[in-house]
Amino acid sequence: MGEQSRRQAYIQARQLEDFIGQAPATNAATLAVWLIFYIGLRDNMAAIPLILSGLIMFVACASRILIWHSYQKQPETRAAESWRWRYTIATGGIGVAWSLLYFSLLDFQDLSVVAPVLMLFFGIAGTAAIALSSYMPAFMLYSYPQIATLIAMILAQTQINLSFLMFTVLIYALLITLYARQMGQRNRRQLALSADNAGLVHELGEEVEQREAIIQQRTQALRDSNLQLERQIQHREAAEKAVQVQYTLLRSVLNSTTDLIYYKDYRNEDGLYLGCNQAFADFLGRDIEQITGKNDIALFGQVTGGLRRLDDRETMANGHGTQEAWVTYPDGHKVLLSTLRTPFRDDANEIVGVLAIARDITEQKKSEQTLRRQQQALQHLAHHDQLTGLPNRLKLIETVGKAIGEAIDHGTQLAVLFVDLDHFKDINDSLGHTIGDQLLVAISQRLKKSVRAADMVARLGGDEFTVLIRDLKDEQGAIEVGEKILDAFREAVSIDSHTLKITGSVGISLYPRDGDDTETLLRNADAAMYRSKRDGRNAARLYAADMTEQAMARLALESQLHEAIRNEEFTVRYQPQVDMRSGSVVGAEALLRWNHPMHGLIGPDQFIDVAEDTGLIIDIGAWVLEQACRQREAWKRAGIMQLTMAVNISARQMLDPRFADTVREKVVSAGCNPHEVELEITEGLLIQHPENARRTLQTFRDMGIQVAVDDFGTGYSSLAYLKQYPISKLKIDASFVRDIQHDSNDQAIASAVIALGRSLDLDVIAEGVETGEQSAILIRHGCFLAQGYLYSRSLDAAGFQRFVEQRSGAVLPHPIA
Ligand SMILES: Nc1nc2c(ncn2[C@@H]2O[C@@H]3COP(=O)(O)O[C@H]4[C@@H](O)[C@H](n5cnc6c(=O)[nH]c(N)nc65)O[C@@H]4COP(=O)(O)O[C@H]3[C@H]2O)c(=O)[nH]1
Repeated sequence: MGEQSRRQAYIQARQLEDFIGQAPATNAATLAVWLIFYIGLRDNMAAIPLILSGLIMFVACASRILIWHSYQKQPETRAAESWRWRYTIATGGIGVAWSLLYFSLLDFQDLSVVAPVLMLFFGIAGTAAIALSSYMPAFMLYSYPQIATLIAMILAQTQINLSFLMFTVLIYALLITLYARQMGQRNRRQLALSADNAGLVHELGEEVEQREAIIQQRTQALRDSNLQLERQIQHREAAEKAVQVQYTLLRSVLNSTTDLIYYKDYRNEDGLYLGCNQAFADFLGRDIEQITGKNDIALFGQVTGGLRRLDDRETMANGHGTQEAWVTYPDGHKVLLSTLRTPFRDDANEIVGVLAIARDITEQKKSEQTLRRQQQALQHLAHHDQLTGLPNRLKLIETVGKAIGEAIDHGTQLAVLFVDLDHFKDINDSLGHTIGDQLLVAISQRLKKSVRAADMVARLGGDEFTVLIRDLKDEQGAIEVGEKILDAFREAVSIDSHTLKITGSVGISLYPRDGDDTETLLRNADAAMYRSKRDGRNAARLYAADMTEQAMARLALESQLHEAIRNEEFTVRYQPQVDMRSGSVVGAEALLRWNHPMHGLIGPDQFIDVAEDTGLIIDIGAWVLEQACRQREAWKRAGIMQLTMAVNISARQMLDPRFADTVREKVVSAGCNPHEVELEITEGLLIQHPENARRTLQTFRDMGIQVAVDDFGTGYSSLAYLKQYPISKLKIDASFVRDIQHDSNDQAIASAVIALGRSLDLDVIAEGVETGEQSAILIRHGCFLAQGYLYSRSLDAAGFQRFVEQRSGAVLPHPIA
């Protein structure tokens, strides 16, 4: 709604309100006046107009009251124009009722009537001019019928001249009409003013409301922004707190490290220290505050400071870099610092400074050096033999590989010499490992001396050495080196109180003739070394193709021997020992046989060497002794009483520290008389291991067991050493017996042995007696005991028993001892 129409509506509403709102008062006054007037003039009134006037008055007043009542009850319809004209009609009805009341007057020529009527008219018309001025049609409908009636009644009466009254009425009517109009206009103006005021108040109200709304909005916005501000402040405070915590942490981290940390600002030329940790401050002997904000020239002077600045500039130009330098602390101690310099950037990613972390690496350097030395030592250890300091197998393999490469490049030859000490195990077993080790060291030094510096001597382990000869001219050169090595052994080695004589067996393989890789060369040299062992040791042999087969066969034999022990494939045969004068059997020599599942019966010469080398002879020998002792007891039960059971003992067995116990156990467990047991040892054992042999032989003597020296005469037998040992018998080796009838030397040796035995009060027995002639010569020289094919080959137990029984004279009624 526009402002104008809203204003108009307001005025109309207020006019209607004033117009209808006066109904109760004006009606009451109208009815009261009508009654008073009736009461006062009823005698002069005509009945019909009076009744009509009363009825119309009553209806009109009632209508106005009803209209007013409805108007009050329906505020929503108050603006409707219908109220106005309905109330106007009712008001017009009252005007008509008044007119009828005037018309009912009979004596209108009587002034006592006319006067009150006019007074009444002037009164109610004047009141109407005020009460109905807001709506002129109502005023006119109310007043003009009365005016017209009065003028008509004035004009109608003829008795007195009342024309002045008519004019009076007319003038009054004009005046109150004007007055009503004026009142109406004034009223409208006031209402308009009031409407304007109301509009202004309304606008003001709206303005105030708007302002209040704005103020509320602003207040709310202010509150929100305050809240936001508060939150921001809280966040900022929390962030600042977090930053502070971080800063404190960072500072504590920086200060907890022993590394020197500092950072400089190069946004200007100075390179001022932005900060540093306590370690750096301690290094400078200052407080952190004394460093921060200063530059290197201020802290270190023109020269050092200038150099540091140059370093920083280089870092900023080229990125991070590390430097190592010795520096001195204020207290004078020197350390090696490793300094890592890194450029750092600002928010715009511009390099603005340098961060440096310096670490004391003095100890680290030392431990690196120690580690390097340890690694070198380990490297040395990994490639060298600890005992002799010689290169070990690993180093040898590497070196031979390289040497082969060089030989290929230069078209030269190589030689690999495999050196194995003969009977070294015996020395180790008898004299102990300490002596054995010292011997190995001594031999290793001799081996090194026997070759050129460019050649290599390596120890493969145990008593095995390998020599690598480079730039070999020909095969002869290798043989010469082999000979030199054998020469190195010739002189006895003195260790503590022992004088040890040892020999070596050498096998030689040549590159490229015998192999073109390390493994083949080593394997073939090993095979050649075995050949020299088999050929009697203390020799050097060049590799030949058949040696590989032999070495393989030897390996196969070794594994078969293990199996033979497990499968009990061994058996013992017995060769009778007889008194050549009577032919009676005085003893038996137990001889080992291998009943091979495929090759049949195999003699000991085929496998004893391998059994000795591998140590299997210890178990096999113990088994033979056990069998022999049991057999001796079995024969005793069969009536063969006087008989010595001879059992061969190898050097390896003798040097076994448990051997004496083994012998005791086997003899005792078989229930055998120790005096009837004879152990045959070789002459070589007595020469090579005199100490050990003496100790063990004394033990046997104490037990009552007899000892015979086998193969006597083949070694360096001497009266001197024989006297030292508790032995009871010498066996003349078959090699002297074989040609005794033809060879005067053999006869002389045999005769000397017999004489020696006699002088030392030892029994002497000849072995390998095959002919009567040999027997006769031996008897003539004073040797009466013998064994040989002349009397019997080796027999199984039953055969032996039969052999003895056939020679009844051999069964003697009482034992020898
Ligand atoms: N040509 C010829 N030979 C004769 C004659 N009379 C006996 N023989 C052989 O000479 C060897 C005598 O044994 P040895 O000298 O102790 O020599 C033995 C001995 O050193 C060793 N041996 C045998 N059995 C054992 C044993 O149980 N333990 C040990 N450690 N060695 C044993 O094997 C070697 C050889 O034993 P065998 O082959 O049984 O050979 C035996 C025997 O059969 C003869 O008139 N003419």
